Amino acid sequence: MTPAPVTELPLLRIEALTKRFDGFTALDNVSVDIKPGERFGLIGPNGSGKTTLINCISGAFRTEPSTVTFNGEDITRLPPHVRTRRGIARSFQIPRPFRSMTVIENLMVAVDFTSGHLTLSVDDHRDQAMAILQQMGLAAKANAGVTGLSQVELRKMELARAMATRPKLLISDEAMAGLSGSEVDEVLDLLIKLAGESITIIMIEHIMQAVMRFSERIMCLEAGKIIAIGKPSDVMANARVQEAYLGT
Ligand SMILES: Nc1ncnc2c1ncn2[C@@H]1O[C@H](COP(=O)(O)OP(=O)(O)OP(=O)(O)O)[C@@H](O)[C@H]1O
Repeated sequence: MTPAPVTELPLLRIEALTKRFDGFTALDNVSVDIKPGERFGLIGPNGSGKTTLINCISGAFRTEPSTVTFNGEDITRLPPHVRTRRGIARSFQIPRPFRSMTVIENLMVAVDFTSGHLTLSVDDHRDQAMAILQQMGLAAKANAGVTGLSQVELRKMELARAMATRPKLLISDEAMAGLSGSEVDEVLDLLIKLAGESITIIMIEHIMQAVMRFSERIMCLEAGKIIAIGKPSDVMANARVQEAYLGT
């Protein structure tokens, strides 16, 4: 007997998402499925709706009547902190660490946030935070103050803070902006390593080489609409993408 085809449920499903600010439509009927473990690139010119889409996924913006389903659960009405506990984490374009704390203390706060009903000791918090710092190549900076970090270390710490919430889905919002070529490669290698450890990643990035190298699929938005989605080479070859995004 021929076995039934395996149907892989999406980790994230967005259905008919429209987001308006007063009369202005920032997202227009966007639907997309993201598979578990997928490396997904989100591109589009300035103002095309990328950050708005992330805010709708993370819960910062309400999205009704459209639905957002995560890991099989309708999370449309869940507030951001509950979505984080369900496994959605985002890093911010401009890192927002607690500046008076050390690197490891910043991570311990994030560990504490998602430890839920578990009563963890300070040592448990520290051990979990240190494990994340090791994973992110930042262990040597554990006891450093945040203000002494370089730009690339700050970006890695921002990603580490997101990772400390033990996400299934990590949304990386322009983690490489303003970094040098070799620093971009460092952060990219880190994100690829995390994806290899079964984290699903949505990467928003203007650095095209980085998105191309990272992504298994790319979606391009323009004026709140999906104008292309598919393999990176196909999306980049798309005439509308070239016109809208690359200005050619
Ligand atoms: N809270 C808000 N209130 C009103 N308009 C908003 C709000 N947030 C975003 N917009 C508008 O929605 C549109 C999409 O913005 P968004 O920030 O999602 O674009 P983006 O693709 O992330 O741009 P960028 O690449 O510059 O970060 C823009 O025209 C923006 O001005």
